[in-house]
Amino acid sequence: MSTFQTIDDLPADSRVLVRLDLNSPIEDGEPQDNRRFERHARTVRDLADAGHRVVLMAHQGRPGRDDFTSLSGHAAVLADHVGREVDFVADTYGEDALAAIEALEAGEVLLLENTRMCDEELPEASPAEKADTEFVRTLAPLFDVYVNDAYSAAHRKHASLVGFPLALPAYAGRVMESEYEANTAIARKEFDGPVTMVVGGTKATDVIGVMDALGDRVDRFLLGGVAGELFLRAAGHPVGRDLEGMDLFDEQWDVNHETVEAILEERGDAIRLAIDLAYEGADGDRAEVRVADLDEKTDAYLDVGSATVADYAPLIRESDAVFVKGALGVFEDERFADGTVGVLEAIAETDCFSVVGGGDTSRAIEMYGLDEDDFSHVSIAGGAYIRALTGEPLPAIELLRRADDGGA
Ligand SMILES: Nc1ncnc2c1ncn2[C@@H]1O[C@H](COP(=O)(O)OP(=O)(O)O)[C@@H](O)[C@H]1O
Ligand SMILES: O=C(OP(=O)(O)O)[C@H](O)COP(=O)(O)O
Repeated sequence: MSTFQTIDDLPADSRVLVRLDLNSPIEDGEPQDNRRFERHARTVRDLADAGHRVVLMAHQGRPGRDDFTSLSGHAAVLADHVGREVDFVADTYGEDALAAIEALEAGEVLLLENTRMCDEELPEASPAEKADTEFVRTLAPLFDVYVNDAYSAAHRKHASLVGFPLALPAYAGRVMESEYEANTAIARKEFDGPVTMVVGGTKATDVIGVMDALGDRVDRFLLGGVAGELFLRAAGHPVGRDLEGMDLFDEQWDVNHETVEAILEERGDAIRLAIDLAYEGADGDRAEVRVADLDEKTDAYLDVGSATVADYAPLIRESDAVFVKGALGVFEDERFADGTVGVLEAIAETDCFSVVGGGDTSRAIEMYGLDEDDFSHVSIAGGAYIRALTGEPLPAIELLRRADDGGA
């Protein structure tokens, strides 16, 4: 028996409320196509083909961040992948949303506005508190069932993820099933040789706590991105802080510096830090500086340098397993892709077991002509997948499992 009830178990002609994760890179206000659309499209298509009325919820960015936008552009990208029209209503649970939901016919698909535009979505709270919000209490009665397909957001205790499964019978979508199975199997795997984790990206808070919880399961961590700079700061270098107008380092330093210092103290031998960093030189080209030569941070560091790539690549080649969470630099800009691509190429060249995770990071595979088949698993989840490696339960998934056991 499956761990979850799945969309194959739905009663016929259901009114289905589905949580997807369409959180995507935004360029010029538009969502950039990525694996999340392609993978979730299968769930949406299967539900619509079965004749259900399908209402989709998803989030984009966080209030205050540049990538916090409406989902109007997401509907068109998703429609291309589903091969069906996806209507959009610029409302979460107000009159316009309710009217659009009521008007839906069998087999039609409607995307609601960014769940994070609803004040009750974000503050993390218990499922019972989230189920008691206006948001959940208003929408739930319009549906027969709730489907969670957002594995990659399952580490968040937000209303759309943990509130609805208490209010409606809850099912797992196709992505939820496949990512759960893959990541649970990976978490149980034993490896004979060294296990390496490449840690980068911008969400340092997500990865640093997990690095601590992974303990001896990972033999060495190769760092870059924002987390890498925070570790360099803890090691006494003048980096890992915000320059004017930046909002990447100082807050995450305040939250994490004790953990970072403790990890360095207890597992310093397992931590490999950048020995050089890349930035935009005066002529607009990529320039590099050795970390040991830095007296102060005057530039934004946008990648690890070439000496760091040369240091990390052999360590990857001799690994039995490599897990990647987060890019080592701003790979979307070709000048700053060397770290991320260098690491991915080293993985692709070897036959180690490998997982590349993260909605943003996994895009580097197709952007730079790498072959997805050279990696054991490319996950559309970032924070959720590395948390799964610790064996720690993900709150939104626990609620689906409980539903399978006969309700919470
Ligand atoms: N030094 C850096 N400064 C700013 N952004 C960075 C840096 N290094 C990596 N990034 C960005 O991190 C993003 C991926 O990080 P994150 O959102 O944490 O991971 P994911 O979505 O893949 O789980 C990439 O889009 C990349 O541009
Ligand atoms: O993109 C996501 O996570 P990821 O960057 O860890 O892959 C999820 O949509 C969660 O988004 P959040 O980290 O803003 O809560």
